[in-house]
Amino acid sequence: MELVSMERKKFSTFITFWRLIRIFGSSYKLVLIIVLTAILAGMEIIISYSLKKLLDSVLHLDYITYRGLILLLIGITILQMVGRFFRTRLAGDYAESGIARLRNILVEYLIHLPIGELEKRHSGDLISRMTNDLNQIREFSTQTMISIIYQPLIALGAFAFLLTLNWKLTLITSFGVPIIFKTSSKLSNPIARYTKELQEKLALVNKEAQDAINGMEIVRAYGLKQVLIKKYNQAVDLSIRSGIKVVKWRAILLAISLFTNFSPFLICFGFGGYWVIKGQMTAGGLIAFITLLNPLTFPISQLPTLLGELKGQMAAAGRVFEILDIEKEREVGKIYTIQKEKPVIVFKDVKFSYPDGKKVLDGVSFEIWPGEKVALVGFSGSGKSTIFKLILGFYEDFIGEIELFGHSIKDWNLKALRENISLVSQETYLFPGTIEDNISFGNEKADYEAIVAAAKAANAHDFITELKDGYMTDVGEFGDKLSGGQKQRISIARALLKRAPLLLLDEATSFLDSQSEYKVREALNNIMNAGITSFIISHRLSTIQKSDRILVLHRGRIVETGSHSELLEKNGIYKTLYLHQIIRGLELEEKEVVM
Ligand SMILES: Nc1ncnc2c1ncn2[C@@H]1O[C@H](COP(=O)(O)OP(=O)(O)OP(=O)(O)O)[C@@H](O)[C@H]1O
Repeated sequence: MELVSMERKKFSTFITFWRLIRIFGSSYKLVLIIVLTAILAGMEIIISYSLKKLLDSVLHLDYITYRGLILLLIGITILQMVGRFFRTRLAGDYAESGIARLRNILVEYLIHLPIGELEKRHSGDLISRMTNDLNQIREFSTQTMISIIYQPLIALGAFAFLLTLNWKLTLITSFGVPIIFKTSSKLSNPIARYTKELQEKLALVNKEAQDAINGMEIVRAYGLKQVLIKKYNQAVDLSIRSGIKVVKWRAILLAISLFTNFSPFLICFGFGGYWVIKGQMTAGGLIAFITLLNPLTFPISQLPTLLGELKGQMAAAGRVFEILDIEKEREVGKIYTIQKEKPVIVFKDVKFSYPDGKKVLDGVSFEIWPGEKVALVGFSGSGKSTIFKLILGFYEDFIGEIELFGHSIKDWNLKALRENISLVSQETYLFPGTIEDNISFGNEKADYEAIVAAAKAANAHDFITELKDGYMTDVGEFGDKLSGGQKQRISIARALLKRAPLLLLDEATSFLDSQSEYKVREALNNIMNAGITSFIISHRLSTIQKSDRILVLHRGRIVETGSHSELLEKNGIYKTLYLHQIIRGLELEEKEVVM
């Protein structure tokens, strides 16, 4: 196993390269780019050869050959210009469409990742992989990829041609190439390592910036600007340090490049000059050889830098593939029709721990029947939201049995299951877009009348129509342009529009002003009275009293069940919750509310 992973590591640059090429697809474009590059490399060789011949013709005062060669060089230069134009366009096209394809795959992948996997990562890190790391891939596909095709082709062409001129001198001059290749390859490994480190540090910078922006209000209110700036600067410092390491190794490879550019000439002069002195070679032959040496030495001199860039870019691409290597959320499963006579939710001795090992549920059992309104209460952190996450199939590695609408959740197709569930979560998330868009996410087929009806039932219609653009009002990022109560009512409208047979409602813990509180409460009453099964994480006595049953979650188990008065009489956990204000007895009389 270890051996396999070592082998994988050894070939990681090649494997990542291959995976990229497969994602980029359009193999005909790639073939065209390679063919064009080969033709351009061939032209480069012809130009070098013609220059040598041109020199000969000048020395021999051969005007006809001279004129012919000048015309040939002009023709080839024009062809080269045209060829380069098409190759650059084609390569750009190939790179941009490849990057777009990769970005689409990534977004599609992120949407299908299990929630547990997303919760493990900071969104700043994910965004960094989709921006900074993708930029490295863009550099690879627009520049490095062309060079790694072009340079070796020129070198090979020049090598073959030089062999025909003087095979001995060619072999001696090229003797160092494998050593240069091996050394450069070894020296470029740290670049891969430090580029990966740099990309990770840039992700950290992204994360700190994102945290600062998201928490801007708290930052200002608590005077945390300096703390955040310090954290941000620390992240920037770390990224600079990694960046300097990358630059240092690049500089080393650049220095080697200069040496590798010069050394073949030195070798050539050393041996060739000696042979000329000994009369084993003509001076003209040596000059011709040296003229044609450049197309061989230049690609060799580029090798160290090129390998460094390639490995660095592949390391960044590797970070993108780390996301694509995570197993997607299960897509298989049966699509059942809902049977009214079966319980909607059944938990049988469910035990669950989060991936970090935190044990939350320790044998939870309960049943909820169609049409019931059940409240779930418990201390903060007792696992109420975790139960919702399990019902929605966000985590599947629990022990025990969870049945929804009469079937084990593990048999359900998760997408089909979720179509039968409406969720109003504690933190109301609104997408950037209009109010109408945000409500219609509940049911994209719903027409305008249905959207308005849902908004009316959610007590949102009046405030929406008072806005300048009504239903077309842009809610801003995270719905920032609306108040907490307004956002909640829009999310309730969204849930009502969905008309799913099961409603999961996580009642917000935050206090709203009395008017908003009243309006939200009324909206909740409407939703609870809509005849659907509702399971509500509740903190308000008003909601609890309207429920048919209360489940009390404590230390990972349902410890009490009954109505408000029954549970108070029991003098148990529920009463403690009530006395600790976890259940807020705050009752608003309608007359108190200024309408
Ligand atoms: N993704 C997670 N990874 C690890 N632990 C988690 C995760 N989500 C929640 N927890 C932990 O699991 C426990 C139960 O959390 P949960 O959110 O279910 O509680 P809750 O009863 O809904 O709390 P509250 O009433 O405050 O919303 C808590 O101790 C919490 O720290």
